[in-house]
Amino acid sequence: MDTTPPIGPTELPGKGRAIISLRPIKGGEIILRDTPLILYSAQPFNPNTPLNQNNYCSHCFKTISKHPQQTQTSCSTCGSHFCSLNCQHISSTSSHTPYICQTLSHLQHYFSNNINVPLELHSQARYLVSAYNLAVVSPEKFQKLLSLQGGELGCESDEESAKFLFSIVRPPVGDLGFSVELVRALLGKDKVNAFGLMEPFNESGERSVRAYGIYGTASLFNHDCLPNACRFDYVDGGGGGLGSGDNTEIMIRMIHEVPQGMEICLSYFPVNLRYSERQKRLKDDYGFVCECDRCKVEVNWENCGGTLAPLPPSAATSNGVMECHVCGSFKKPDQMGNLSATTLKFFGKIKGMLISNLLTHYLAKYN
Ligand SMILES: C[S@@+](CC[C@H](N)C(=O)[O-])C[C@H]1O[C@@H](n2cnc3c(N)ncnc32)[C@H](O)[C@@H]1O
Repeated sequence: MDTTPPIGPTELPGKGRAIISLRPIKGGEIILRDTPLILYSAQPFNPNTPLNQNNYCSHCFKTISKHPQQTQTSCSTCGSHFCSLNCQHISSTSSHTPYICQTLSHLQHYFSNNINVPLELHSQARYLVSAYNLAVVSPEKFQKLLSLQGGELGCESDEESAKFLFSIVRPPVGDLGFSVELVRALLGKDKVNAFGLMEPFNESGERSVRAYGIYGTASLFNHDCLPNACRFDYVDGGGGGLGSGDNTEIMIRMIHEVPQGMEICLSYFPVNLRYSERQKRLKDDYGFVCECDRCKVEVNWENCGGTLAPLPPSAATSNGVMECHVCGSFKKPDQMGNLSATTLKFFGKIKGMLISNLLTHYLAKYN
């Protein structure tokens, strides 16, 4: 029997760290089960919903109402619920330390009195409390969090968020070296690496995030718009027994078989997004231009539903100009994926001209 682990880390040019297959892997094979370095609720601080009104366990995020046989319990200080005495006991030295309890209570009060603060800052505040706490309860895991990608390329709004959050989230006592710069770096780790543990679909077919988690090994998977693996979670025991029973564990499974030495990638968002939406999200949120095989094909897909194809080889003067097979628009190589509406209209109008006339016209106008 082959005892080689299925995957291992490597470095790839232009991508940083990556995960590759160490042996052939079959479709459906589980290549990773990972537990979170850090986990925090996605619920905003709501003035009408006290901190203790969650219907899930503050430690393991299991829905409490679905497990009435469990011995529910609450924190006597802030009222946070736990599905069992065991969860409450474990949380007192991990996810619900006295620091977390007091700081979340303070933030609940703050956000109730400042109702115009954008919701995104609520979850970032929760994350920051958990990250500060991690630095105290598990310096090793905190270092691992800091070693993850993210926070290198901040924009102005990231700087503003970091300043604001640094001013409202009280760090634990002791000289732990927290600063606005460190807060900004921490927020970057969250932006690039957090996975959402999802609520079930509601009656309107929508689902929201129950909690966000950052997973040390799963964070090393790069993105591909045509992924060969995907991530599952089995919150509240979903998955027909495929989960391990650990409510916050995630599982990465292969979509199809791969040979040894292939990069294993996930899609960082639903796979049905269009090319331009995917590129925008990857640039804005993850700081890179995707050059995967799917993007190389779809860069030539047009909004009209057509695709760009090169001109016949005989049109030697074409200089790489492409033509859309539906709307008849033309593009030069430097315009791929970036054609303005005016240019489209212009090419729409001149569709039907003889190709040689058209090219002369085009190149004269746009060269
Ligand atoms: C979750 S991390 C993945 C691991 C990361 N490569 C590392 O070195 O730790 C996400 C970051 O990896 C890089 N990345 C992911 N997929 C990529 C891709 N297809 N091309 C280039 N960079 C990519 C980007 O910097 C992105 O922000």
